[in-house]
Amino acid sequence: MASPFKAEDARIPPAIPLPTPPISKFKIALCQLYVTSDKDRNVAHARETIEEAARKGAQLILLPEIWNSPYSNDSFPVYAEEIDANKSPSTAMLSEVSRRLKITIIGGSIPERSGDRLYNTCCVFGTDGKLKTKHRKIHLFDIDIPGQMTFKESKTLTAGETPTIVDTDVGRIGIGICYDIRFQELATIYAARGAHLICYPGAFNMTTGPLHWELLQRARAADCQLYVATCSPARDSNSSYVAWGHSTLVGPFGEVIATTEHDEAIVISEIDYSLIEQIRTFLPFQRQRRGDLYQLVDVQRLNSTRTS
Ligand SMILES: NC(=O)CC(=O)C(=O)O
Repeated sequence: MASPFKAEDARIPPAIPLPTPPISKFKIALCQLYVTSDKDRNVAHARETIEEAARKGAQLILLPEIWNSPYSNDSFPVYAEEIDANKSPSTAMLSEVSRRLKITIIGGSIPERSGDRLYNTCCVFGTDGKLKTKHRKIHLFDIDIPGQMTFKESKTLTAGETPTIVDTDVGRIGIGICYDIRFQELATIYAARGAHLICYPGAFNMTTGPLHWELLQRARAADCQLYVATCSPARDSNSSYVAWGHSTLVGPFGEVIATTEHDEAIVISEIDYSLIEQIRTFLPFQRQRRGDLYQLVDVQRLNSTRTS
């Protein structure tokens, strides 16, 4: 039977052309922070580190997943903050520092309380200090590798319901949190919506980190031909959840541009969005998909075009 789809219908709705970013070259800082059980200390330390990164010329700052609290189901309810109700000391700090230093901050993630629910939430601040958007981790980290790594975020957290892509002074950025990186459909949808960069605050661990952390970042970047940036907490071997570290920037050819080991570090590196167009011209597979054989549907965009 003939396929009802044409080859060019690779995605429904079709891909948006890459938008022209406000600037195409700038410095990003990945702040791999050491996280303690003292929230005030974590917030003050994040502020100092952001200030240092900005002094070194970074215009975009990425923080780690769960940087104001230990990464544990026992801690999430205790450290959670109400973001929408303006009762969040962590995001108040991010708002103040982004406005004062005129930088864009992808604020890693913190446990968010909303009514009787908790989320793992990333807040994005623009150069005016305003909260531009927030992303609630869509795919919760529920795994069980016997004797090695068992974690069940769904014990305390609720999954987010929407992919998040945002226009900033440093380009169009898609957001995912940690386990979200394992779902290539999300990254592909961000690429189809014109993202230049996908930021994944993440805390992989000593079991999955060595095998998958870099592999997945490079795969997302090479599949989508865009930049991928990750930021992990620094490793604390005494913690109940030991993070892998290795915050990394990957370019649109799938190449590691900058990385670090597991200690505290600020990884500063240049992003040049003109490379995206160049790579897509050299290797034009974005335009060679066989939409007559397979499809990826962006449900959110499809619904919004149907209702508008
Ligand atoms: N912590 C996570 O959300 C994900 C992770 O560690 C993994 O996928 O591995």
